[in-house]
Amino acid sequence: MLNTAATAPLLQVNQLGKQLGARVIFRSLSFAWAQPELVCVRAPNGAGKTTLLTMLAGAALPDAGQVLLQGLDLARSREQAARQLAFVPDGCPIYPFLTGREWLAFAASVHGSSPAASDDLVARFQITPHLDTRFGAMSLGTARKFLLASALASDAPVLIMDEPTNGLDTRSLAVFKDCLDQRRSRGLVVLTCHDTQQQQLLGVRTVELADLEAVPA
Ligand SMILES: Nc1ncnc2c1ncn2[C@@H]1O[C@H](COP(=O)(O)OP(=O)(O)OP(=O)(O)O)[C@@H](O)[C@H]1O
Repeated sequence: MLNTAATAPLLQVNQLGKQLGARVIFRSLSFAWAQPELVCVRAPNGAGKTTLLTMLAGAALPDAGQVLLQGLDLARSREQAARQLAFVPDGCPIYPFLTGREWLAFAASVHGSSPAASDDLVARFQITPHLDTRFGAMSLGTARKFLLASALASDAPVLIMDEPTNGLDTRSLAVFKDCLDQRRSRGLVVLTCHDTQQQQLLGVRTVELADLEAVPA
């Protein structure tokens, strides 16, 4: 989990640049989140939240700049840095032939999660009956619960979650909130969520993407 001896910020971004097609999404984005907390990045549709979170998680490369996790450069020390984080991407970009059980085993092998933590979340999200269902045959809501369970079971100090509450039923939302409450003093959680009521319910600190972009690089 959190390396309390480490002095480097949990997550730091230096002069990040990204262009998609003809559009410059980020010119030179720099910021740091040093302490354990829950942060919700807010911006209008199409502003670049998914693009940012994908780069923070190392799932997409920036055109310029660095992402550092506890001082580890995500591009240069890729494996070591990537083990510092768990990522719930938008949608469900998982091989359709994998079962829920196979996905959880893979995620646990990356993060060294305890089987007990994973089993507990599977039970609480009520996805036990789907453990041997392939992702291609799951509803999106069920598939998302497997992604949430694998990330929340991990001991990674940084969690990055794109729209984690999308499609969650009321009971699962309560489980998710409970999990975040347990993590808020132990690590950094960066998420997006369009619903202001859910932002309040989860008790996140909201950060406007436009304000991050306004910080001089
Ligand atoms: N492959 C691509 N080529 C060109 N433009 C792209 C490409 N992928 C995304 N974009 C554009 O990049 C911008 C940022 O997209 P992104 O998905 O990061 O926004 P977002 O803030 O997450 O939006 P939403 O709130 O709708 O999820 C959008 O304007 C989108 O149209």
